[in-house]
Amino acid sequence: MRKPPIHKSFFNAFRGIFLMIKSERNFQIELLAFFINLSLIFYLKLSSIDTILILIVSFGVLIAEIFNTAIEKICDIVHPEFDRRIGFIKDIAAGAVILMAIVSVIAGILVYWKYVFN
Ligand SMILES: Nc1ncnc2c1ncn2[C@@H]1O[C@H](COP(=O)(O)OP(=O)(O)OP(=O)(O)O)[C@@H](O)[C@H]1O
Repeated sequence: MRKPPIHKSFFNAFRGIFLMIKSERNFQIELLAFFINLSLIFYLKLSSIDTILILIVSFGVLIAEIFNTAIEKICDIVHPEFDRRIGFIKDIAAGAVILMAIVSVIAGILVYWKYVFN
């Protein structure tokens, strides 16, 4: 298959993000959390290192959600019927999102604590 031009590849990738925003409720909530973090970065005037930390964990949750959704969609296409193995795959993919969310909450508490209580 012929490779699409670079601008088309970018367009497809951004369309993917738009599709996530349009159709995935969890992604919408995580995006809201991302924008709240973005506001706090400016409002609390976070240092560069703290800003990078918050951005990495916030994007980490969004990226994990995208992969989780991709795995769910593949499962639904390849094997739409109920199957314990599909349940296992979907559960561990969801587990990755939860782990990333836990890390981001811990990082958020540790970073914001300094600015709010000092
Ligand atoms: N085909 C299947 N066979 C067995 N169990 C399934 C199947 N489809 C879904 N499940 C179970 O239901 C759960 C939810 O799956 P679903 O595809 O509805 O994802 P979702 O509700 O979008 O979840 P998430 O909140 O992780 O995005 C899975 O984690 C799995 O335990």
